[in-house]
This record gives sequence, structure tokens and C-alpha cells, in this order.
Amino acid sequence: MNAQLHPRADTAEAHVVVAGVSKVFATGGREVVALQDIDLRIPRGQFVCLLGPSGCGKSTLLNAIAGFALPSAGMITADGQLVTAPGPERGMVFQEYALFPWMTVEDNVAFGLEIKRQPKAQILATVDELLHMLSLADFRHRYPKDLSGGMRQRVAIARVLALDAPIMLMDEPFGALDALTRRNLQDELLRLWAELKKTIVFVTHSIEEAIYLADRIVVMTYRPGTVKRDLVVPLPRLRDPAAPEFNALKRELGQLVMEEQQRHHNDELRMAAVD
Ligand SMILES: Nc1ncnc2c1ncn2[C@@H]1O[C@H](COP(=O)(O)OP(=O)(O)OP(=O)(O)O)[C@@H](O)[C@H]1O
Repeated sequence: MNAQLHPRADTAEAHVVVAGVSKVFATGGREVVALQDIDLRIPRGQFVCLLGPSGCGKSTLLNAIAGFALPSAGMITADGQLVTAPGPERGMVFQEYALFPWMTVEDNVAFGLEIKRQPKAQILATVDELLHMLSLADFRHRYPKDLSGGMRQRVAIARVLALDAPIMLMDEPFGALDALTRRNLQDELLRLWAELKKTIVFVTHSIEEAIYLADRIVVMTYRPGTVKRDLVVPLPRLRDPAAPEFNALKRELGQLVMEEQQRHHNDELRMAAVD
């Protein structure tokens, strides 16, 4: 094993490895332990949801995998490489779309490829394919402001897919969408995932969304963020949220998330009393 690697970082057969990861933030003279000693091994092609109430460290963990904010302790590897910064094997989709408002849909999708100085014809072919794949072809000359939230998120997904990263990191990407659009994009994402065989780490605080999408759900605890439960979703796709098995799992996860929400609530009350 590489001498740099964490003792728990056996990277064999795992696409993303999180080994002994902790993250401490220092704010206003206080230390917040956002993550504590997290271990996760994510096989290639797995769809993993990180689930938990607000403040349990989901985004902190995703940002650490993305290389935006490195852990205070432990280590992460992606595609066999130690994560020390953002890299081409990891693409990130945010909740707020992160599109360039002055660029058309097709220019937004092409942007990353132009930065990489790919030949013009190749860029056009990739953009064309993605616009068709995500039902955006009729909107290619529009600007983000002229699109609905769902369409904007399609563009954001197309933009990340253009770079062909094998690992997709998604931070509540459908959190701002109405229920119908959200279900639509969830189905679209499942289709793309099955077709393109990406590894996906998807943050959500929606229990139903996690059960609908994931192969595996990692429930996190509130401060410090640890792994409370790591379970495989045994239901075949496409899943029916009205099915008894779906609801049984929803109840089980609901109980776990509720416990953490309660801890969050108690913490807020305690802080208010101190102030
Ligand atoms: N840059 C930062 N500085 C200080 N504290 C931070 C910072 N980023 C996150 N935190 C704290 O770390 C903890 C975890 O935050 P994080 O945003 O990862 O949680 P989350 O589960 O993603 O929540 P949400 O769903 O609300 O985004 C929280 O208590 C938060 O206040």
C-alpha cells in the first residue's frame, strides 16, 4: 500500500473511498465537528444517497469528495487517486444550477469542452448528443433566464455529463423543483445512470427521493456527522412510492432521520439559551 494512504483506505474495487474522514470548522471561537471518522467504500456504478436532516454534514462530505474543502483528518480517493483538489473524474451538480446567464443553453453545455480545447466538430457532436439525450434540443438557443427550473437543471446535468466524469456528485439537485418536475428529473437521472454507468453520490434530505433513487442509503447523524445507518435498498426499479415495501422502508428511515432532527432541534434550543 502507498505509504501516504490512510490505514483504512484499501482502494481495491472501490471507485470512491472515504477513510477515517473528519472535518472541523472553527467559527466565532467555537469548533464545529461537521464530520467524524467517516468510512465509506463506494463500488463503481453504485448510486448512493447521503440522507439526513439539515446540518448533519451531507454537503461537507460531498464537498470533501469533490475536493472543494479537504478533510481535517483521514483521506479520500476517487478512481484510485488521492483527492487533493477538484479533478476531471468528478463532476458536481449543485442545487442552484450554476449556469452562466450570459450564455445560451448550448454554449453552457459546450463551455467545459472549450476550456479543454477539444476540436470544434467534436464539441458540436457531444453537445448535440447531450441536448437530445436531455430533451433540450429545442431550447439550445435560449438563455437560462428563459427556462423553467427543471430545464435549467437539465442544462446543469448536461454540462457535467459533457465532461464525461465517471463520478457524479449531486448536492440536492432537485431540491428547488416542484413535485412533478422533480419526479420527472429523477426518472431521467435513473435512465442516464443506467445508460452511462456512472457512480453517483447524491445528497438529499428527502427520504422518498433517497428510496426512489438509490442502490444504497447512508443516513447521517447530526453533529458530529457520522454514519448512523448504511443500508441497501432491496426494491426493484422503477420503484412505486405507493407500494407497501416502499412505505415500510420510508417508516424505518423516517424514524432514524427524526431522531437526528430532534437532536438538531435540541441543539438549537441549547444554543438559544446560551445566547
Ligand atoms: N464553512 C463553514 N464554516 C463553519 N461551519 C460550517 C461550514 N460549513 C458547514 N458548517 C457546519 O457544519 C455542519 C454541517 O453542515 P453541512 O452544510 O455539511 O450540512 P448538511 O447536512 O449538508 O445540511 P443542509 O442540508 O442544511 O445543507 C453544520 O453544523 C454547519 O453549520
